[in-house]
Amino acid sequence: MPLNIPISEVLKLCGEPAIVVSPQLQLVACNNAAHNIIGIPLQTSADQELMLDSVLSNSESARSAQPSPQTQFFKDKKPYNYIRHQKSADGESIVVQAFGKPLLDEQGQLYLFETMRVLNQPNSSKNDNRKNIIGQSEACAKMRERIQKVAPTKLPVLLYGESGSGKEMAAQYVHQLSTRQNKPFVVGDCTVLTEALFESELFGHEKGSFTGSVGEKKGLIEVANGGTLFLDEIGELPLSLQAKLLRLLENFTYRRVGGTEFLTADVRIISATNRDLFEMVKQGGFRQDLYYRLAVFPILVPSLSERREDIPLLVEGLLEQIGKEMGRKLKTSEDAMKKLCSLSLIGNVRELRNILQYASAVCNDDVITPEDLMIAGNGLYQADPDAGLSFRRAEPAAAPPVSAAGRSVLPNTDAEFQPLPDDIVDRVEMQYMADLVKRHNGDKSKVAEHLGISQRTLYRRLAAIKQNFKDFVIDESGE
Ligand SMILES: Nc1ncnc2c1ncn2[C@@H]1O[C@H](COP(=O)(O)OP(=O)(O)OP(=O)(O)O)[C@@H](O)[C@H]1O
Repeated sequence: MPLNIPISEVLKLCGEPAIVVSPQLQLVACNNAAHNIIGIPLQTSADQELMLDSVLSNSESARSAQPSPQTQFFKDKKPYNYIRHQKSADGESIVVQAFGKPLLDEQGQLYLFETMRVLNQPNSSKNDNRKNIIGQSEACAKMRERIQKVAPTKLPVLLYGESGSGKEMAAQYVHQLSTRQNKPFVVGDCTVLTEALFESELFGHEKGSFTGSVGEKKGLIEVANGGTLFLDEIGELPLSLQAKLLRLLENFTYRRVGGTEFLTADVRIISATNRDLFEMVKQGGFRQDLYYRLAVFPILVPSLSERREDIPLLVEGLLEQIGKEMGRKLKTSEDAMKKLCSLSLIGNVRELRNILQYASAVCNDDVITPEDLMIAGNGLYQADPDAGLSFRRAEPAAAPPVSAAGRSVLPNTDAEFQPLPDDIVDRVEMQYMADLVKRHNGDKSKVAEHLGISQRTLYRRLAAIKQNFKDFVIDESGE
């Protein structure tokens, strides 16, 4: 049985604007980023009945006669990715790309978890969600130099590097330094775009062009018009779709699905991969002609292990960003910084950010101490018993890693479901368990009762936490 983890905790740890919506299309919760940037009202107890429609009242989809993507989601339970125009917290017109995914609560009740990204950059400083590339190492300087060189041109760029190393961030930097900076930056994730839907997602479709296509729809290319289209995980694009993308890159004209008219695409294509595309070409998994079109200007995004000297700057910079989202001034103690710098391999910047995000949620007085750092691991990090404070990344497991304490978010029972990152879920669960043990003065029978699980299950889960998070101490002596 999944644990009772408050959804608000999951939201707090999500850096992007995010909301949770019930099957009745009521707004259940939102995080600070959604409030500050998009203007989603923060929940108060009197707002129990706040309907999504009223929250998005000024968006296109709310006014349209078609079922909204959110309504559709509760019918087919499929993740979605669409673009809507709405007003920001400051009343400015913004273009928002929304990503919907399933989320289950402790009773197995389905909710919608929607994250949002602002595609245009209105003038307001509040809406300025640009982030700077942090780092002064040689590897980072080399990347920055290549980005600065290529940005003013219209050349396609291929960013390659490990997962979480900062490829999307580098793509945004190219966009910001280009003459297209005030036009949209649109993300197409090739792992989310299914083969059947890819063509209509990318090129759009005319009304009634295929079963289920109710109205006409703009594709990502049209939305990105004048700006940049970032195709993430390009190595995952099936061969049949590679041919369609090649056509676009060759003549920059395309037709909507079901359309007769040729439209011109004024987009700059940036693609990214964590796979060896050239090797894929040799193995026949990626088209050579497409590879050469995309990789006109390849840029390596270095992994954190190649720029360890950047860790202190990254820690400070990331904490400043996290603190801004929460309205706090966060810092690390000297010992905590030492601990972070002494890790021999720490995954990539995403993992470092996750560690700090978690630490900021549990630390006292805005100062992160070594005890707040959850580093050992659950499939993302593994303690290296021979190396003291040194950790290495786990090899991808054949089966999904077993979480420390069950699962509050259970999308993995259905192949269509996209889970939240495991490390965030596991850390929230672990901290929640520890807080409960402390709150009940170590009385396990009360904790088990609170969670609605047997004491045997509780003992098993606590043992799993001890096993998976070796650094983490559960205080059983009470408050
Ligand atoms: N140099 C950097 N300075 C500041 N933040 C960074 C840097 N590099 C990465 N980040 C942060 O790390 C996180 C992961 O970065 P990003 O999503 O760009 O990685 P990615 O390589 O595109 O990942 P994936 O391969 O999974 O798509 C983001 O929160 C990003 O803001």
